[in-house]
Amino acid sequence: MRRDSGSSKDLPLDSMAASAAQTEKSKDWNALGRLLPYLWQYKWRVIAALLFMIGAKLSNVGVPVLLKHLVDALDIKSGQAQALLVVPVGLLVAYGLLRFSSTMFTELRDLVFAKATQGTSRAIALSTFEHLHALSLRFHLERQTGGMTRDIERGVRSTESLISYSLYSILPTLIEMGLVLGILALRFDVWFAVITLSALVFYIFFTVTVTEWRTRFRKEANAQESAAHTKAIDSLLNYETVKYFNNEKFEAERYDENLEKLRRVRLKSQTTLSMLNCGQQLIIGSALVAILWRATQGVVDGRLTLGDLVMINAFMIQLYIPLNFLGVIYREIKQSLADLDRMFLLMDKEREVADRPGALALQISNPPPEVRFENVQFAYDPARPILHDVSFTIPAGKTVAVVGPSGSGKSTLARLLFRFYDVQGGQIRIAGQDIREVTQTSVRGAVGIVPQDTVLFNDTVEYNIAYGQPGASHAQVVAAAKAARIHDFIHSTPQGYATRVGERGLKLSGGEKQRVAIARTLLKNPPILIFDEATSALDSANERAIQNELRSAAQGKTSLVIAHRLSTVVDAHEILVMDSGRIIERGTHEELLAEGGRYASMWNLQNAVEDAES
Ligand SMILES: Nc1ncnc2c1ncn2[C@@H]1O[C@H](COP(=O)(O)OP(=O)(O)OP(=O)(O)O)[C@@H](O)[C@H]1O
Repeated sequence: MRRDSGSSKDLPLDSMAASAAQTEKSKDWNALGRLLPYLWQYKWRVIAALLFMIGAKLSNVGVPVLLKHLVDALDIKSGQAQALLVVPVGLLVAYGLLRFSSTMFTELRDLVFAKATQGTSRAIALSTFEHLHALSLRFHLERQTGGMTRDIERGVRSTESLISYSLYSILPTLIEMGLVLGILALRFDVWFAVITLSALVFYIFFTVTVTEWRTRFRKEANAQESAAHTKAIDSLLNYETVKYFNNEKFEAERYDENLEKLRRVRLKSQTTLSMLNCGQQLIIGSALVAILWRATQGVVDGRLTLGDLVMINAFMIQLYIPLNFLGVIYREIKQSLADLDRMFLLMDKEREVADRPGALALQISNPPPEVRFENVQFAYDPARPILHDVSFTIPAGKTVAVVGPSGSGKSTLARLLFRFYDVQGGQIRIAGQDIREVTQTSVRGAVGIVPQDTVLFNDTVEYNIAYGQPGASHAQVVAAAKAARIHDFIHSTPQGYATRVGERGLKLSGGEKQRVAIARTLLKNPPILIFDEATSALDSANERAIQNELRSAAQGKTSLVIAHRLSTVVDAHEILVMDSGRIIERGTHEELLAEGGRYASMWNLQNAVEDAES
């Protein structure tokens, strides 16, 4: 069968595998290249650690040499035992000193380098965290928390293992190999060096090839582990929903599906590991036998002394031990590079909403500022426009209310004013400045929001309120709580302000959470306020009570109020009625009632329902 060439689909399998391996390699180098600048901040420590390492290896290689002299000094054949009293004492002391200095240099290396390793992984973890916070709301809505946190965790851990494996294992082993090969080649016949070197080359080739082949099982295991973790976290976060639908068994089965896949791929990984280990031992064992055979033959022929035999044997054992770990270390390094690459992938995610180069802070010379939406067009997904040509102005210090059916785009206005997304047409201006032209921090500093669904940090009530103004005093927190009418409730709980609110604030009722959110926004005290159905979780009595507080909080501020219950917005400067992303009516409460349109019928309907309820 003939095929056209050119498309990647038609590439022979070999060349596809080769190009995949090539991509893997360039990814590894890329990850290494990105790690080095972090490490290079500690260049003096790196250099000192390298010097200590060389010292340790020189001492290490010196030990078998001294051992040889010690054995030769015994000169058992001639039976001159008194020589022992003079020469070997010095050798014995030197032997002890060398052993000790090898350990001392190694410890010094670890000591000097620990700060660099820890500092590097800390810096990487911090930049990833900061980057994630800089990513858009869209990224955070789409992310899968469980899998992502695993990627970060593994990435940070891999930084430490990568540094320590290369500096503490690969480099020292290479140095030791070089020294031993040099001594063998210079002092004895070249065969010792040839056998040792060939075994090493063959060992490394075998280890690398088999490990490359095995990596796919490790990768698959990681993917399955992340998937299982993501499912478990998502399922636990939805604890209540699982209970509502009695779906514990369903959740367990879904989780177990992944666990089963994980088990299978881990078994494969274990079997291939055993194959690798056996192959490695075979190579090392054969080389050892060959070397010992040549050495004993040398002693028998009288070319080598007994001391030489002891020294060669000690060299081999010394080389053999770190070599034993080389396979594991190569695997770990490959794995660490893959993990690091996954973490750097997160770092590469583009910021959807970014500050323009040289953007200045928003200037509000005369607070509160005017807020203006001019012909705003917006879509979360280009295929589905949400806002069409929306224009309105909130004059400085006034309140504009937005009402309308669910899904008409009200909360989207709040998200755009907060610049969670950029508009696709038109402009949003605060004090005359387009919010895309100024820094996001300054815009968000000027706007306070009480959102529809409040999520709290898993900490104390005090921490959650003080979050509005980090560093706020207890008295300020209490004042804000009083203003949001939650102080009495907090005070009545056994632990007061130290009460913990549980994950996402689940230990508080919807209304209590909402009032904590109001308190922390009051504490932030920004010149622009957004209330997105801020009192929707409260009952009518509480809503009326807190409405007064909100009204007084909004005094002297520019406010956008998104409301469900129309009675809460009757005194707004202007009321906008939205439907399907368009403003279909606008005016004061009285004007809209007089118009007799959509607002008037919504008003009548709500009044009728309230009358029926009371
Ligand atoms: N992140 C998002 N990605 C895609 N579509 C979204 C996203 N957020 C909201 N939408 C869609 O945009 C539309 C407007 O949503 P918005 O939250 O602004 O409505 P709303 O008027 O505030 O509704 P409600 O009164 O129920 O809160 C809805 O149809 C919603 O499905």
